[in-house]
Amino acid sequence: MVQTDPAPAAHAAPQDARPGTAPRDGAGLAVRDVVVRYGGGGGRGGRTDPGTTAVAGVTLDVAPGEVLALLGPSGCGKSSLLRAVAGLEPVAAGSVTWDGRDLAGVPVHRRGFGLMFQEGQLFPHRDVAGNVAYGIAGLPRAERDARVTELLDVVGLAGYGRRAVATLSGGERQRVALARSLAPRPRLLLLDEPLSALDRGLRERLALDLREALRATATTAVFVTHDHDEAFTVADRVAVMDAGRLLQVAPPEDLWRAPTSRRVAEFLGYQAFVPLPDPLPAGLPGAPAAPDRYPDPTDDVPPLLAVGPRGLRVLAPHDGGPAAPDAGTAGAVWDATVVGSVFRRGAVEVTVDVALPGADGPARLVALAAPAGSAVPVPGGTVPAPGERVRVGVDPAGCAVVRR
Ligand SMILES: Nc1ncnc2c1ncn2[C@@H]1O[C@H](COP(=O)(O)OP(=O)(O)OP(=O)(O)O)[C@@H](O)[C@H]1O
Repeated sequence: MVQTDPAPAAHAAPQDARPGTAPRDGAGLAVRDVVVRYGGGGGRGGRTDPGTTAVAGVTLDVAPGEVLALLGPSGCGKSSLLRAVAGLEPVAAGSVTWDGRDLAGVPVHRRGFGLMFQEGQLFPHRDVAGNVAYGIAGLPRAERDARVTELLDVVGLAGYGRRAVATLSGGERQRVALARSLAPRPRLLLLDEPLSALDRGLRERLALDLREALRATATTAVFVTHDHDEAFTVADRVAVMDAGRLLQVAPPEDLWRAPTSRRVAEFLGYQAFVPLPDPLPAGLPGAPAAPDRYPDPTDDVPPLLAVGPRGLRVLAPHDGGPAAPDAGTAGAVWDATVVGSVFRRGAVEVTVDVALPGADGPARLVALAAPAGSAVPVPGGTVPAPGERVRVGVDPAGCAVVRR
């Protein structure tokens, strides 16, 4: 792999109030109020079939050099939006522009965009170099060869040029497909779940490599995925979609720290939601970080504490004693019963049943058996046993405050 360029400035750009748009000068991709529909029209008996609205009015900008991930559950409209940008799907309403020029009526092959899909669909009769060179056949030979060599290096396949594609692993094939789509220097690369056919470990490695390759070539890209880890690894900004709409667009850290709704937080893997009293208890996230969101005078219901996958700690000593006097939501210390524990990713994760305030029954959550900031995995030197009563406390660093 080659050195990566520094992250583009768009990474740190402050957010515009309108989801999806960032401050910019009109360069790059602008999607405005785009609607994509399938089917529809006249039905039997004079009834009108409304069809399916896959994208229900999306507004989004991608600045030159920026990598944007479209993240959302299956069927939320990610691919439809990507296909509309590519020109593969007609836009029922709204507009797609590049550098201010409306692309309505511009066919796929004249948009200057590259496409890469889940299955790279390499040409089996060409070797690796022949596949990479496919889109740059018009270049003089020396230039073409140099570009192929450069790109094989970028995707970590230096020296693979003469290999037959049938001899490649799944991950190597996707690397070749990436090199092929980068070769013509597309002004925008559209990637639809390019890693989802690969197994988990390979996906994680390739996501990092994909990020490096896009940075190294300063490629502007829109990357569709349903995996938040992948989106966070690859993208400068992540656009969360649900039911055809954009819920939130933000750099990964901001999205994680301050999801704007419960739906976004759920989709990012936050494990529990607890009603918070007004005012917000000191020490919990949200109050100083997002004073505009909490308390919101227009909300007539209190916000929720979203407990992240590592937002709970087993408190030491876990002696089974009663919870602290400030137990409950405000103190964010709760009684729990241990279900089991496992050592994962450098920490002991204890599964606990917790009686959360305001909940009907116990919630099964994961708490780390280590005090915040400690490298020692187990408080008190032992892992609490199944059935043991413990107290768990909220680690503000692993939680967020969200609207219902
Ligand atoms: N060609 C089509 N004809 C009719 N409906 C379609 C068509 N393509 C997609 N849809 C519908 O549009 C909605 C959005 O689909 P889309 O493929 O864009 O979602 P997605 O978020 O990319 O999903 P996935 O992650 O499963 O690929 C879904 O309800 C889907 O069934």
